[in-house]
Amino acid sequence: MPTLGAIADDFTGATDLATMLVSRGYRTVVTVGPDGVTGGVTGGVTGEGASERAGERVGEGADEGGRAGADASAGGAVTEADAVVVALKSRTAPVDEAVGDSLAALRALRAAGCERFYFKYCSTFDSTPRGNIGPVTDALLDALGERGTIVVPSFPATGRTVRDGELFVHGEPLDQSPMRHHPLTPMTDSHVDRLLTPQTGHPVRVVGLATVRAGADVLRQALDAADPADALVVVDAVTDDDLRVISAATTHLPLVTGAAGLALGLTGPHPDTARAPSASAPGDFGAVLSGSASSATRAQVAHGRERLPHRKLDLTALRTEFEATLAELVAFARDCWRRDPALPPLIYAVDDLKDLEGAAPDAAFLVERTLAACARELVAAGAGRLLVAGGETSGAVVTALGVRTLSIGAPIAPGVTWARAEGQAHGKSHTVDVALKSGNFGSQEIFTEAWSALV
Ligand SMILES: Nc1ncnc2c1ncn2[C@@H]1O[C@H](COP(=O)(O)OP(=O)(O)OP(=O)(O)O)[C@@H](O)[C@H]1O
Ligand SMILES: O=C(O)[C@@H](O)C(=O)CO
Repeated sequence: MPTLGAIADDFTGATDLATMLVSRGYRTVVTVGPDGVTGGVTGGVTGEGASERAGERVGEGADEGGRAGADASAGGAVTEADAVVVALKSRTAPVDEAVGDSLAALRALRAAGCERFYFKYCSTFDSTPRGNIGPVTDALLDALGERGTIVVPSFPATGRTVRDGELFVHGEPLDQSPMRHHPLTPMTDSHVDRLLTPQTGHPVRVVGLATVRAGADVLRQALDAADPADALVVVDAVTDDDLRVISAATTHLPLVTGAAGLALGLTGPHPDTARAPSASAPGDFGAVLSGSASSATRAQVAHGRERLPHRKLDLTALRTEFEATLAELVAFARDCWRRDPALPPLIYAVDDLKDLEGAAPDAAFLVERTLAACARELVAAGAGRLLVAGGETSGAVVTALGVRTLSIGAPIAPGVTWARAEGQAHGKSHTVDVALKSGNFGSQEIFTEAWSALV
């Protein structure tokens, strides 16, 4: 039975945390939304007990109702797991919706037996003055009858560190990093306490590195003595060891909040857990779908464009003739597979920040809708592996594919992993490998090199 329950505010964040939990010895299930935890349609266990390699594609092995055979064991998967991560698409949702979805996830996790909870948000604290990190944290604390908790976005493996409450991205203050240009959550301050204060009803405090470096006991005393006691405490962390100390000092807290780095200090009961096997085989068709405008993704798109067949989304054509333009994109991908199955086509939205200038109000939605529909059509056409760039984009794709569960497989880069996705589209079940890449994660070569991790 799971004891640790996590609520992730986007899909790439959920797989990021799940990857870390598996590496820390937790058999982990990622479910798409809260229904996956308690309903009949729920997750596949990563690691030990994961089902055998699933070779089915769309239609194969599905019954009339299109339900995957995996469903039969799905309820068991949650009960056999040590940790469950509920993937939400709440980062940029209206505040009420984000809070409602997060509370529904908490209820489902408690019903599944979880006793400790982890609210996972972005390591670059992606949010606006209205939320959603503050309102969701407040609501989770209320529901748990708790007064305060910690706030730890630091994730040194991906270059995110916090010192004196200030968040740095590869050494640059957050507000001077490319995050200041984010299309949905532009980050124009780098102090986590200042970012959080307008979002929460709790006072916000910072505990500095000196206290963390004094060790877990001292840190715990500092947290216990927090004044006021209902504070949200931003805790500095610059190294993995700092994160381990924070974890050790907060084992008593029913709720912790942070990026995936904080899970580094957790120790699960199955240290030798195996990764889930992949769904696809070498040579199966793949594609890269990128809706991200992040600087790392733009460099990856530039690299991919030199080496992969590619198409940039034409928003004007999509707005006026959606179906025909979509069909043309799918035909392009199929043609690429015919020419060279080893080269996954790259379909992308942004290669230059100018693409975002003066964007029409519907542009973000149109991009997500198009890439989601592409994913559905490509899987129906035989794609066995998809690399998706961008958290919002990943949420749209996973939803369109009817994915219910993600079983974590081979890691690609810190925070990025292949995962076996079980779902259904066009009324047929399918199992495909997906990698949900956070906008700013991954090396420049990831679009061309991620595939070699799938064996
Ligand atoms: N040309 C465009 N004009 C306006 N919005 C766009 C354009 N291209 C992409 N977008 C939108 O930008 C958003 C990018 O967010 P997404 O979460 O997918 O990527 P990201 O922010 O780089 O990733 P992460 O959240 O993992 O950091 C999406 O909603 C996408 O639809
Ligand atoms: O923490 C991160 O940076 C990522 O897991 C993320 O949240 C992706 O959107």
